[in-house]
Amino acid sequence: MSNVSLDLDAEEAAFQAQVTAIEKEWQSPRQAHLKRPYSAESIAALRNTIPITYPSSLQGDKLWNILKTHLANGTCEKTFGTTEPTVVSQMVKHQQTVYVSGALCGLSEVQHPGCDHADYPWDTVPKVVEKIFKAQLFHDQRQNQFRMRHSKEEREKLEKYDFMAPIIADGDMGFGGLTTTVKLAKLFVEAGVAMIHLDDLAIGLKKFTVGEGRTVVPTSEYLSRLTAVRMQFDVMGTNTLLMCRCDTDRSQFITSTIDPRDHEYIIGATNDLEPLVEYVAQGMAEGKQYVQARDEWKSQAGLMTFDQAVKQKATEEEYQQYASKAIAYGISLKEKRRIAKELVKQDVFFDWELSRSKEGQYMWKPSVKTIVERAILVAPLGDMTWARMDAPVWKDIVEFHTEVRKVYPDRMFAFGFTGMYNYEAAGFSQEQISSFSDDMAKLGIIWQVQPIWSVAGLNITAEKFAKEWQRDGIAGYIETISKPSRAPPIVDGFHKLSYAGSYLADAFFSVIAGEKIVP
Ligand SMILES: C[C@](O)(C(=O)O)[C@H](CC(=O)O)C(=O)O
Repeated sequence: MSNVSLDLDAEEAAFQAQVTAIEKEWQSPRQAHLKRPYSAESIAALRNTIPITYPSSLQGDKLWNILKTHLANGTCEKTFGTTEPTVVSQMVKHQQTVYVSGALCGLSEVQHPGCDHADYPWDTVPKVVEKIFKAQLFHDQRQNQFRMRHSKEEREKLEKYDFMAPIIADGDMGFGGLTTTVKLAKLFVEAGVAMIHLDDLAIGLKKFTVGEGRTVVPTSEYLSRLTAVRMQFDVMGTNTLLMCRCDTDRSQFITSTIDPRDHEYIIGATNDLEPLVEYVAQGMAEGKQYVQARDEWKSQAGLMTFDQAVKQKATEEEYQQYASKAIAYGISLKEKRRIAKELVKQDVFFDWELSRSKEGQYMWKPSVKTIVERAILVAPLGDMTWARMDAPVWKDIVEFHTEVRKVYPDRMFAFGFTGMYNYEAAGFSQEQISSFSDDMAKLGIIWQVQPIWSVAGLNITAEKFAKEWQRDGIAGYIETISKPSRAPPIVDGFHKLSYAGSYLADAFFSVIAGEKIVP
């Protein structure tokens, strides 16, 4: 019944050796901060029987060292998002890491571009990571070959860059069920990523234009997603990093009420109306717009959390008693109701089913407290934490990071200067904007990213050139592009043979022909 000799002792010994090796890895300084809800035996049983290694692990270690150095120095890495290998070949001269943004991939790397709804095929971002990683390897190889065709003395005058800047990529919400998340993590590792971030958003529910931007999943689902990625990294035996991103900050909905840890923040109606969906359907049948009908209902529903509803009905003393028993992490609505019934004389009407959206989501009250709770809960599964914020509210930023650091003093944090930030509107002075990065670094926010520079940033350059080219033709091109790029320091381009890979191609020919390629 088998095509190999069945040596059960050897099989058992190999398995136990794997288990021991995994346990050792988990205790190493690189992994000691992680806590898994599964055993080394389970991971060993999920591994292949041949050893496979991945550059992703090396890149993960490299990133780890970069980040830890920043953390120790109170400094930060400032990078930006791109999907373009040419851009990467330049940014590595100033950045230590590269970011592959989902929003950018969705706009420029797919056959059907669109707004940042993370609705592109699940393998889109890993494919872009692979493209960039391979381009980095090309530049690394051609630079090495170019240097090695010179003597040791000559090499002193030649440029040398580290093109292998670790790639951090957007894993969005994992793209569906846990098996998809596992496959996504696998593809990212195979592509050469150093770190991915995974968030707690629901798939397919963003509607920015009608003010229904973000929906999160229950805490338990977020935990499972991150565990799925950690498990897959362990199965592959890589030191790839996992960033736990949390989008709960300004979210308006949650998909389910299954997890009591979320109950404190779920909003319901405190007036006994017809359900929102029925009101909206009726309104639309009468010719109203969705937003108008929805907002009419909302203004009549007395929307609030159960704790707020109790506060409204209780005396000050009753509420104090209620709060001391019922407002704590993980107390379910059922328990809250029981406590309210016991302590508050008046009936508290509250129904979170009435306010469910057309798509079935429950309404959510965002707060810094919820992101702190989620971030602390999942921290042991990941290496870094990112509280994604729709607006740069300095008070919230300080509160979030201070609270998490009370529990995890060495935590490393990330921050995205999200596209639409309006710093003036958020009350920032010019001085505060200038010191924003450094101020955040002091809070442990040591990886900072401008994710979407490549849209407006490249558009400015492209539009400027388009206009000049149309106006001045080749004469203008020679003056504004050719001449400056050929004057020292020579700009990377096709005219620079080392950059374009010409020497590398020649070296292939030479080696094939049996010629020497080193002095
Ligand atoms: C980081 C991000 O996920 C991205 O896809 O680049 C976006 C960027 C943005 O909205 O500016 C995000 O922050 O959600």
